[in-house]
Amino acid sequence: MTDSGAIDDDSVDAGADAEIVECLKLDAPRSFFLFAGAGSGKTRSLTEALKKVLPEVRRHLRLHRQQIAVITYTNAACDEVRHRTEFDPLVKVSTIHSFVWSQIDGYTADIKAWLEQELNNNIAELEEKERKGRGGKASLKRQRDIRAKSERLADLPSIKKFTYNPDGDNFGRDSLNHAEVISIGANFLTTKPLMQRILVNAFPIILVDESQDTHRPFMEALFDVQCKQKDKFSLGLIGDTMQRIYGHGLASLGQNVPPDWSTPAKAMNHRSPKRVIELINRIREPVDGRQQQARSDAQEGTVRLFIAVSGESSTEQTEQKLKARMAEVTGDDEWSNPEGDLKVLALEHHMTARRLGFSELFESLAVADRLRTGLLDGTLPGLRLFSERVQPVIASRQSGDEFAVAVILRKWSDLLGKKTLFAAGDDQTRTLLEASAAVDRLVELFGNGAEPSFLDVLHVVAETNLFPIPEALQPFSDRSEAALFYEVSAALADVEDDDREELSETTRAWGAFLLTPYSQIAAYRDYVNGLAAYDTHQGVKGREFDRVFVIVDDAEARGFLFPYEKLFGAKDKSATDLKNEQENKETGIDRARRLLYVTCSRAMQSLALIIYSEDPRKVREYVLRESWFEEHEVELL
Ligand SMILES: Nc1ncnc2c1ncn2[C@@H]1O[C@H](COP(=O)(O)OP(=O)(O)OP(=O)(O)O)[C@@H](O)[C@H]1O
Repeated sequence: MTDSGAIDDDSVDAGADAEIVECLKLDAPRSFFLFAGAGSGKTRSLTEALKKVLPEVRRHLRLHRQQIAVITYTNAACDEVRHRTEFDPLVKVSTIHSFVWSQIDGYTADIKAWLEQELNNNIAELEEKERKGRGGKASLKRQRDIRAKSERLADLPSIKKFTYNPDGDNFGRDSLNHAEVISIGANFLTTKPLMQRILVNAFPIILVDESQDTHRPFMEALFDVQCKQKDKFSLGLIGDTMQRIYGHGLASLGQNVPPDWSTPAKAMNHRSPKRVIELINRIREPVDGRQQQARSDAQEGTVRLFIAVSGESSTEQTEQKLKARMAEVTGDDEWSNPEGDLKVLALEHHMTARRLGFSELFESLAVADRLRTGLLDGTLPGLRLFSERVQPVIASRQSGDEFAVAVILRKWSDLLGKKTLFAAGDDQTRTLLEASAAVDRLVELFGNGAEPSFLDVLHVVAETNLFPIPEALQPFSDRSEAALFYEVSAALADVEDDDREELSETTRAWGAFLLTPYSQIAAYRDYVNGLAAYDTHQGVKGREFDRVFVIVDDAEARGFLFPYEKLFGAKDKSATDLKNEQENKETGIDRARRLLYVTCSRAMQSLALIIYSEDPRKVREYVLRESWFEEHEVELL
C-alpha cells in the first residue's frame, strides 16, 4: 500500500471475479453473495463473469433451451448489461417486474384464485376495522375501498386475461398493479413446486443486481427456490447493503448467508478519487465498518461542504456562486460552465423542476396520483403532444430546418398521413401547404415576445388538425380560458363517489396544467430525457459523473423520509428515533446516511455539497467532529 491509502496492485479483487465464475458451473452450481461498496465494480464483475462463463455453457444452455437470467433495477441498467454482454440471446436481462410478469403471465386461473382470496381477505379486514373504528374521513375512505374491492371481486369471473405494463400505471379493469405482480410471483414460487421446477429448468442461473433494493417477497421466494433446488441452481446476489434506499428491499439481506454460499469480497473503489473515498468511508464506518481502498492511479480529488441558512438565500443565486467557487478551488472550469459536464442532485423532483424552470407545469400535474409516473418518465400522451410533436416542429421551423419539419409532420400529423394524402390524390400540394400553414400559426403564437399558455397552443393544434389530440386533452380543446376555469371547478364541485373523485382530480390537473406557460416544455423535455444537468438523489443510483453537486434542503424537500438535518447534527433526534435506536430498528437518520453515501459515491473527480440548515454552526461542528470534512473544506455562507 502507498502512503495515501492507495493499493499498489489494482487487481487485488481479481480473486472475487474468479470465485464468481467458479459458482456458475452448471454441473456443480453454487450460490453467491457479492456485496461490496460503491464503485467497486460489482456490475463489471457480473458482466465479466457472464462473458467468461458463456463460452463454456453455451452448448448446454442451447441443448436444454435454457438461459441465464439477470435481474437489474432499471431499464437503463438492463440496457447496460445487454450492451456489455453483446446482446447475447442466452442472457435474459430484465427488470424485476418484467421478469416476474413473464413468469406468471398466462396463468389466468391461478391469478384469479389468488386475487379472489386477496380481495376477500382485504374486504374482511376493512369491514372488521369499520366495525371497530369511528366515523369520519378514515371511515369514508374504508367504505370507498370496500366498494372498489367488491366491484373488482364481482368483475373477476368475466376477465379473460390479465394485463400488466411493467413500466407504467395499470388502471384498467383487467390489469394488475406492480405490488400484486410481485406478490403473485412470490406466492406461486413458494407454494407451487411445479413453478419452482419450471423456473429452475428455464434459468439454472439467476443473477440479481442491486439486490439490496429488490422487492422483499420475491427475494424471499428466490431464497426458498435456492434452498430446495441447490444442486441444479445458482442464485447470485450482487449489491451493497449501504446502498439500500427504497423501503421495499429486504433489510436483513446479508445477515444470515447460508454457509454453503460463496461470499466473494471486493475492497477497491475504481471510480472515485482518494478524498471522496475517504469521505464515503467515514459516512459508512458506523454502519458496518467496511472501508474501501483507492486505486494506485486514483487522483487526489476535491470535496467541499457549503452551509447556508435554510429559507433565507435565493437558492439559484447561491448555487451559481458555489459552482464558480468550485471552479476556483478545483481549477476545473467545467464547474462554472453553464453547459458544463456537472450533475446537480436534489432530493425531490419538484426541487429540480423549480431550478430548471418548469415548476408550474410539474406541480399542476404532480398532484394527480394517476399522472405522477407518466409525468416523471415522460410518457403522458397529454404532455408528449407538446414535448415530442409541437416543440420539435416549432423549433425546426424557427431554425429553418424544413427537412426536420417534414419528418415530424409525416410521422405524427394526420394532415400528412397516408390516408389524407391518398384521399387528396392529385391535390397533395394543397395538403402540404395546409400542414405548413398550421405550423406557421403555431410559430405566430410566439410573435412579439408573446408567452402563450399550453391552452393557446392546444387551440391552434385543434383548429388546424395539425396533430391528433390525446384523450386527456380533448375536453379542453375548444374551451376558452374562462370556460376552462369553470369546467375545472365544476368538475371539482361535483365530487360524489370514488370514480368521480379520481376523474375530477385528473381533470383538474390537466386543466391547471393547460393554464401554465408553454415555455416550460423545453426544460421539462430535457429533464425527462435525461439531458438536464439535474437529477434526484435516488435517480442516480448505479451511475457515475465527473463532478457532483449535492443539494440538501429538508425544508424545501417537504418530506420526512430522509431527515438530513438530523443526520448532520443540526436537529436533535426525536424520542422515537432514540427508542428505535435502542431497539435496533431503522431510523430516518439511517436512511438519510445511506442516501448520502449513494450520492457522494457517484463522484469521479470532485464533489460539492450544499446544505440549507436551520443551524449552520451545528452542522459545521458535527462534520468536523465526525471527521467527514477538514476545516478548510467547510464554508459557512
Ligand atoms: N477492475 C477494474 N478495473 C478498472 N476499472 C474498473 C474495474 N472495475 C470497475 N471499474 C470501473 O469503476 C467504475 C465503477 O464500476 P461499477 O459501476 O461496476 O461499480 P459498482 O460496484 O456497480 O458501483 P455502485 O454500487 O456504486 O453503483 C466503472 O467506471 C467501471 O468501469
